Amino acid sequence: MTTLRTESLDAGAAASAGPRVGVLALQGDFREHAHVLTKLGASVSLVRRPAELDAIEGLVIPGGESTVMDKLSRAYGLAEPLKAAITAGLPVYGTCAGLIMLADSVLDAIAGQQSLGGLDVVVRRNAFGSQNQSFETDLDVPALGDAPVHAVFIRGPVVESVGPSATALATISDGRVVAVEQGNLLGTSFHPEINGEYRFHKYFLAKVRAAATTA
Ligand SMILES: NC(=O)CC[C@H](N)C(=O)O
Repeated sequence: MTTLRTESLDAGAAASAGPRVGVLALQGDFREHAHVLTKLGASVSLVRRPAELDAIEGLVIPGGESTVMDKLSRAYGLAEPLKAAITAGLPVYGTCAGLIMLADSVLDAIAGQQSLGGLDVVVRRNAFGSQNQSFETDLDVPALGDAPVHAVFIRGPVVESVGPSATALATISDGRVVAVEQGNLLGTSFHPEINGEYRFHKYFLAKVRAAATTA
């Protein structure tokens, strides 16, 4: 088993010279994302404070609980700087709760819940049922090549509608959208970070590299 050394990540002391990618570490499975990104050569740091956004070229918002991430991001003064960074073009990849945070509109939100926005989509929280209705399935994702993507759904959201600025990347067998992109933003209803499916992270790192070279 590989042990992730979050202490060194906290200190921003990643050894690699790859793209500098932050993982929002307020709540949720940020360690799993940090592990995947580190394996792919990114220079990973955990983000909990606004100033930590200055040092990164891309950000991952993990799975977890969007209601909690929303509350903590506002309590820590991160929500507004995050919105500004997204508007300024920071590449951001959100999985599950992270996709909810990136959606312009959220259905079945709790009272007062806010998202950061950026993705021109409407998502519905918990669209596939409760934790014990979690499931795995293979998805065609043409943007990632011919081999199917094995996708793990855990209380995930569905993308109920995709606005004109966003593009669907994958649908499940009943035709509902579960992966989207829009410029530098990427979102999936499922969790590639937990099952060794690295292609979404690679796809995201390509966005980060491209944005860094044009900045
Ligand atoms: N696995 C997940 O990230 C679940 C998301 C959760 N249902 C939410 O609303 O935030």
